Amino acid sequence: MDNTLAFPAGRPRDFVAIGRLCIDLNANEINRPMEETMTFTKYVGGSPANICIGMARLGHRTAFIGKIADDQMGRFILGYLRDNGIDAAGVTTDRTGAVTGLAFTEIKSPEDCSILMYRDNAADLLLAPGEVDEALIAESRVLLVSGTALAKSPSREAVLLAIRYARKHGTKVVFDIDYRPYTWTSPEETAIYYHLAAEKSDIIIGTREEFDMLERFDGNAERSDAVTAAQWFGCRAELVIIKHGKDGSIAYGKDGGSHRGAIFPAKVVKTFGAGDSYAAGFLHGLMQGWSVDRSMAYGSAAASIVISSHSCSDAMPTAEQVDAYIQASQHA
Ligand SMILES: Nc1ncnc2c1ncn2[C@@H]1O[C@H](COP(=O)(O)OP(=O)(O)OP(=O)(O)O)[C@@H](O)[C@H]1O
Ligand SMILES: O=C(O)C[C@@H](O)[C@H](O)C(=O)CO
Repeated sequence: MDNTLAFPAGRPRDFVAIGRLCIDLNANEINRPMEETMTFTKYVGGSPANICIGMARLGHRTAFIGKIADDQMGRFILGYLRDNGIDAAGVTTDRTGAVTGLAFTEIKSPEDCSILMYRDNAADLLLAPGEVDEALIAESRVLLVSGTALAKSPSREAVLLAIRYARKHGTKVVFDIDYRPYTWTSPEETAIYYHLAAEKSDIIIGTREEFDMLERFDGNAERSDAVTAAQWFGCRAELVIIKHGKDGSIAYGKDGGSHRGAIFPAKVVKTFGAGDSYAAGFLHGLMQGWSVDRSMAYGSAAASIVISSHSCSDAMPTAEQVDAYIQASQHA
């Protein structure tokens, strides 16, 4: 396959993400049901926030476009972004009394994890088109879009406008399908809005199940990864990545080639955060001009580090940590 991807050069910023900034409350007493969990540790959360933090840790010049609640949680998120060197000028504060989305994580076993979401009147979905800073997108090499931000207006329109700005300025669009069942009103609505974003994106990343949501009206009853990829090459996509949990991932290129990515060993604490750290590691590689296969390996190593840790955002590794992990795995 065509093994590298060209990103715009000479820009003051590498990466801007749009979508939710939330809080993860991860169970401290693990390997038991939530009913028996008494204490939780607070971390910044939300898939696009996690990916952006991952990119910052890997040395990229990053920014975020989103909306936080005017409360203690919102201020905690803002402080954490700033402490990680993420430009938060594009993060606005809600003034309507909306709240910060919460994700309580249940860790029953390393293989059996789930998330209990509190997202009624969540501030992140109130991001309005007028709050999307065109200049931030114009000066970035990549715009990462989280599919969950398409679930509701006005955030939905804000994301579609952000994609439009990216197209106008030649900023690469990475669409992370990021399907969360809450907030959407029907599978049909999900598929329609996912389509609107996917057909305008250069790189599309999702799990098999997420592509199934996107392809609701498109046939592919056999759930073939190759059929999925071919569909998006008819639009703008140059690269389609389909993730398969502990069975690794597969990348398809527009030239018809594909590459299967293996996993790295992990002492799994919980599996959530795998996809976000994989995305950060993978995009880091691609943006360095590395081959797709080397970038996939880097993403897999980053994922193994995060799933071996308690948090998602706070465990996002630096380049030195990923390099050391890859080296140690080669000598194991
Ligand atoms: N049990 C595991 N052991 C090692 N690596 C894993 C494991 N699970 C996932 N990974 C790595 O993480 C990548 C992404 O995982 P996955 O397909 O579960 O994404 P996801 O469903 O988006 O993750 P999340 O649970 O964060 O939503 C995989 O391609 C693989 O490299
Ligand atoms: O994406 C979310 O809203 C929650 C995440 O921060 C969470 O920890 C997770 O599921 C990561 O995949």
